[in-house]
Amino acid sequence: MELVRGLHNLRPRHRGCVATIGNFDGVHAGHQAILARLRAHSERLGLPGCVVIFEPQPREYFAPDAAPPRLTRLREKLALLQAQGVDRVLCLAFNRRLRELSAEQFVQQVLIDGLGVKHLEVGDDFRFGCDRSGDFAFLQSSGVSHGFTVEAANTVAESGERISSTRLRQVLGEGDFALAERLLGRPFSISGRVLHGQQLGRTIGAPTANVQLKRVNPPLHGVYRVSVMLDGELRKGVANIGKRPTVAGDGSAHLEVHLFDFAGDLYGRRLDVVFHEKLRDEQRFDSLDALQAAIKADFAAARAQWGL
Ligand SMILES: Cc1cc2nc3c(=O)[nH]c(=O)nc-3n(C[C@H](O)[C@H](O)[C@H](O)COP(=O)(O)O)c2cc1C
Ligand SMILES: Nc1ncnc2c1ncn2[C@@H]1O[C@H](COP(=O)(O)OP(=O)(O)OP(=O)(O)O)[C@@H](O)[C@H]1O
Repeated sequence: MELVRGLHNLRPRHRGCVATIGNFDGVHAGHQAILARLRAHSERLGLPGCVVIFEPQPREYFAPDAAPPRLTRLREKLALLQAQGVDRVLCLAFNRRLRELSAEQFVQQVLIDGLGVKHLEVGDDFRFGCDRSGDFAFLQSSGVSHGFTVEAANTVAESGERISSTRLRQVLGEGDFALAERLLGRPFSISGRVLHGQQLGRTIGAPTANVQLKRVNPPLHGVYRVSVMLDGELRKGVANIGKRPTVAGDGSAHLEVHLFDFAGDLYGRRLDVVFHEKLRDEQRFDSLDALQAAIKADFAAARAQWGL
């Protein structure tokens, strides 16, 4: 899969493709249905399938502090899109210039001049352009004049409710990991590289791997029962996602994972942490002793659930 960052990096050889546009945060089952349609049209026309995404996502640009948490950081999203058979991703910086493009300008500059789109696949509720003025009807009439076809994919629902990134954030917030798995078509996980921590964990009997979140607001907070595949073996453990109020952290959220019965070195490795169950909220304890006792109880609860 090829990643093109910004319109200015598109070359003449990139012209001629089938495309879809959106945030694709989480690459959930609704997105996967759109991507399956994209693949079908790509094969039919013998053209590469291209996904246009934005970084930051529009709501993160408009309201950085009020934006919803991310289900997938860019790297995770790209890996999932690749696994869905996407040939190319055009990642556009969402900035003032982009937000001010009218729907017509967006079609002309991105879809026609940039990508030479022959077929566009969108969800039935898709809107774009300055003030979200572009919609499916607008795209269809643009298609007629510019020579591309447009298809609105049917809504994918679960239990009668549309699958969306917003719904997934709610479901994860409620700790319903079984439902999250149905909406995602895979278990929910967060992946990242293991960084060096403050080495305090081992002194309180809880050595942890610190998974880098790159200051992105995660959709989960608290203590969870988790698992990680390591060198072909399923390792079971617990994780804390939070700001570690007891030890006065750096103000940003951390993901720390303790794997049971494991003593290997994980520094620098990339872990994909799968979440199974919420055990409790993160708390501010009055002492390290109290924190240590709580973590010990978390370990016992998780071990019991895992049957260890
Ligand atoms: C299972 C588990 C539960 C945790 N719960 C809390 C908590 O409720 N409150 C808190 O401030 N920190 C909590 N922590 C984070 C610890 O403060 C942190 O792991 C410890 O400070 C070690 O940090 P270090 O690995 O950077 O040295 C928890 C960690 C684990 C592994
Ligand atoms: N359940 C679904 N069924 C069909 N199409 C969908 C579904 N969810 C999203 N899409 C389509 O996939 C594309 C990308 O969607 P996008 O990530 O922007 O929205 P979303 O998943 O609904 O998230 P949000 O909850 O933030 O609105 C859009 O064309 C959208 O209409």
